[in-house]
Amino acid sequence: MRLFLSLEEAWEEIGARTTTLGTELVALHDAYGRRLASPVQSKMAFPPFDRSALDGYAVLADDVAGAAPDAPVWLDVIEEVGAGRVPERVVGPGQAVRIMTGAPIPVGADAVVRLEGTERDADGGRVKVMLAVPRGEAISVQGEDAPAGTLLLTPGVRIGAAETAVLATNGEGTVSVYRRPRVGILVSGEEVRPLGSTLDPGQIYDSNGPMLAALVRDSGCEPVLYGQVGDDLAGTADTVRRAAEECDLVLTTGGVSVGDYDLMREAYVQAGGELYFWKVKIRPGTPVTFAGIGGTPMVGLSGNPAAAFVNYVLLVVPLLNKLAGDPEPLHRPLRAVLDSQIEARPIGLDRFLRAYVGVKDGVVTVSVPGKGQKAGILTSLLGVQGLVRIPAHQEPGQGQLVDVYLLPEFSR
Ligand SMILES: Nc1nc2c(c(=O)[nH]1)N[C@H]1C(S)=C(S)[C@@H](COP(=O)(O)OP(=O)(O)OC[C@H]3O[C@@H](n4cnc5c(N)ncnc54)[C@H](O)[C@@H]3O)O[C@H]1N2
Ligand code: MOO
Repeated sequence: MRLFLSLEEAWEEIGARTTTLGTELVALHDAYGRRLASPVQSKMAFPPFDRSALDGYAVLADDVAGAAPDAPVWLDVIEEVGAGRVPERVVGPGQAVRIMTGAPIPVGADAVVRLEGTERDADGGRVKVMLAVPRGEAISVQGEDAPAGTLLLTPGVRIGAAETAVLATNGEGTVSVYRRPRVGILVSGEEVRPLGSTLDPGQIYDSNGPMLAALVRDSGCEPVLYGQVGDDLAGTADTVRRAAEECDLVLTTGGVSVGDYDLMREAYVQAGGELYFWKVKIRPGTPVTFAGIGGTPMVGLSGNPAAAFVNYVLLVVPLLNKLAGDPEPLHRPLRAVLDSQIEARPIGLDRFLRAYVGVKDGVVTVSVPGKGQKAGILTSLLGVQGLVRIPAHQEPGQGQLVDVYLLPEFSR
């Protein structure tokens, strides 16, 4: 087991020990938020045919070259084409086809005059054009969006609204995506009680379990709750083993420090696991532990709620990204101008402060809540968007550029 790694070393270890999950086929309407597993090429041109971008008349641009309100040009209307129909006639000199937005351009026509620049005569046989248009006017050319055979989407892309529209345009009713990681969550501590129980003196409600379930959802993954274990090593090991069998990743909280009852690492080993590292040079969340059982990674997060939150954002997010098929699983922190005075207290560990991200005079800024940053303080997490990194032995002043790690809710 490696001890006391830098955050970068921890990321490397996690990356090297984590393999991307398998794939499955899902209906496009169930694919939102999933990561694409295969490249997608356009099977046809987008759009598939030259089509009108306006309601109006398909004409020959040369015919209407001099058209104006005081110099109208009269054309014979030979056909009407609605969207979804195919024109049957060829447009020749002196002729026009009434056309709707989205309808195919008839052969012969090379421009569309918008309806507002025309007037139909009483019997509908002719149209008065009062607007000159250049060749190509209001025609969306076949393939102008993407020619057939274009690489539209690459594996690992997260399917959002734009990707869904592109996939649907390509006729993809089902798509191949990476499996959604199932994340087991187990909290420890004799003092921690599930919601609904009556608290005895010295006890508190479990907030880590519900918090992690929400973070897992923010990451687009499926939380699986294993409840709470006490100071019973065998019972904890049993639950850890079961969770590792049933899930793609196991998260535990608490029991990773040096206290007499801090048994999580031992429980991992008893469950058949291998410990990869313990402690990372970050605060809060220093005693975080990384291990694995039979290919299932496990992260032992600090018990302190805000420390567990920071452990999740910094270490679990890239791990989940890798599991879920992200080709670039590591954080890409935002650079922002520090808009707070940071208490100068170099501690030899990189500090991660809960922070509000905003925009001031067009510049991305980050500021730190006035409330405490201690690992046991929960309410200073409310309303924050990210974590500011204060590197060890540095005291960045107000106005300096700093790295901000966005919460999964804001970085999907
Ligand atoms: N002698 C030392 N003591 C501690 C050290 C150290 O280096 N030497 N490290 C401190 C640091 S840093 C942290 S972080 C904590 C980590 O402790 P554990 O991960 O073992 O967590 P616990 O002791 O079980 O709990 C810590 C704290 O959080 C509360 N807690 C735990 N689980 C929950 C939960 N599910 N919901 C809400 N609150 C929870 C628990 O009651 C404790 O107050 O260790 C320091 N100690
Ligand atoms: O490293 Mo401990 O995280 O929060 O106080």
